[in-house]
Amino acid sequence: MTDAHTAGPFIAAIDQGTTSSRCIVFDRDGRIVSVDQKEHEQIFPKPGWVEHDATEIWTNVQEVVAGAVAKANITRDDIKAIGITNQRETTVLWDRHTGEPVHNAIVWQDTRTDGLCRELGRNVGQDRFRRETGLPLASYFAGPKARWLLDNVEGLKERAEAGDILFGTMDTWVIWNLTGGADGGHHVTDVTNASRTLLMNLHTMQWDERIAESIGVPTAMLPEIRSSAEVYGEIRGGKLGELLGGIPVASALGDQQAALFGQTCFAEGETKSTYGTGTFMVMNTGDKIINSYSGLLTTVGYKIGEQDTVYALEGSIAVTGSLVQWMRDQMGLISTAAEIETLALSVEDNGGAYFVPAFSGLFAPYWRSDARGVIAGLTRYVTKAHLARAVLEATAWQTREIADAMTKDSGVELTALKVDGGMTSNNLLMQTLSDFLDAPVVRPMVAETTCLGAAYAAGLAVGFWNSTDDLRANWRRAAEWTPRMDAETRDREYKNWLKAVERTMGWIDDES
Ligand SMILES: Nc1ncnc2c1ncn2[C@@H]1O[C@H](COP(=O)(O)OP(=O)(O)O)[C@@H](O)[C@H]1O
Ligand SMILES: O=P(O)(O)OC[C@H](O)CO
Repeated sequence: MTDAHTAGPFIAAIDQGTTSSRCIVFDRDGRIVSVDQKEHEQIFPKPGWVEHDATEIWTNVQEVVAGAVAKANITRDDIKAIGITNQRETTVLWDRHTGEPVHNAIVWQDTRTDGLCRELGRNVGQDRFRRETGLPLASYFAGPKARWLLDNVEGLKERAEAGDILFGTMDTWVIWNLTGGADGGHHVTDVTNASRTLLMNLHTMQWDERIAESIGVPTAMLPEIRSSAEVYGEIRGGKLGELLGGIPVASALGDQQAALFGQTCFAEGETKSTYGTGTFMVMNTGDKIINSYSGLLTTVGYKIGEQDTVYALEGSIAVTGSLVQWMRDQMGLISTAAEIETLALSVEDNGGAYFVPAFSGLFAPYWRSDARGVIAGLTRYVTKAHLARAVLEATAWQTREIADAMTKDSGVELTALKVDGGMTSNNLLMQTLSDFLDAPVVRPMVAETTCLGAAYAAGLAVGFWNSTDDLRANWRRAAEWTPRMDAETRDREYKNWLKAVERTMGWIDDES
């Protein structure tokens, strides 16, 4: 990937994602110089449970950083800073003296804390969590996952109370290890990641002692909350210390907020949607904390150093790209993710079938943990090709529901949607999305907006770029899709989709 015309210096970014970790080196124009990537194991111990081995992830992170640097054929002096972006909410607890995780990390999709959340809702009330943290009480977020670990790993509560255990989302885990680990690593997180824990007060931007107490998480184990773009420490210790010691670790952003930044959505109302394992639409709401009445999350967009916090509204969809993986790996109906498009194009429409992939319940705008997946409208006529269409349409309809909620909450009409992520290479999906939204869909030249956003924030922190205006100049359109569907068809299909969604609800009861 090395571009012979690209001259240094450079910024590197690590994206610790749900399915893989990657490192990308960027030049000053925001162009990719090199990429290295490695997948990690997805561990499914029980239905609804998803875990990652945090030690495997840290090993992979070190390998991909070394790999990207080697591919770019550069040295430590060419890299001015490194930024971090990460799958959000995934929670790991580890021993501060040995650096050993006490259990596998519990992944954001994991539903094991549903019962705990219901109990907290009954005892403390939903409203208080929404008001202080911007989030509904749901198994998606990190705080209840930490509580589950404290309750279920023998002796852990006592060790945590004695101050021997550290909590982290994946940004925290990676930064602590990068900056020295048990030998003085920095235990920090940024405001965007902290805003996904159910433990941070959105108004003070600090841990909320009372909420932490009600969830049952001792604040002594929580990292210091910092901005998204500042120097947290330097690479130190281990193999990476030898190779890249001294490079400032200068940004941390949850991956969806990083994509917002990488898409240069710096103005209030600008919106992006990222299509990966799940899909996440995020709107910049400037200095306004907008309370959602339509099932969206109120969250932090980013905070650059000492500058004011920028807030955001988010619509999170748990299952989109992972439904394509499911068709491939569990059903064997396709052999590669890209084949879903070929199969779907072999028929004109969905043949009357609608697929609502409520595998982890339904996230936005419903937040129903009692929902489970449904394929509705089946007849003898339906083939696997119709199902392939229904799979792609599921992603597009879920986006439409979020877009409607955003317009209701913010009063801003969606005039165009900036997209990125692995699924955006699917042209049929992008056209369907534009049809269902009745709005243009645009994809930038650098589709790796997540890493780019982390690189931009790190570059701003060390003065590699001076301002967000420098960054805007790097955004270039690569592709655009415009609506082709007539309003009558769209409305009819949307009604059918909503009927199918209703059929997912109430499948899980308290006993199950
Ligand atoms: N051509 C395609 N059509 C539909 N889905 C795709 C296609 N290519 C990749 N995907 C899906 O996109 C996801 C990978 O995208 P990526 O942005 O790398 O995800 P993540 O960052 O969540 O790991 C996978 O779930 C895969 O099934
Ligand atoms: O790693 P991704 O791209 O699947 O993103 C996961 C999200 O951050 C979960 O909130």
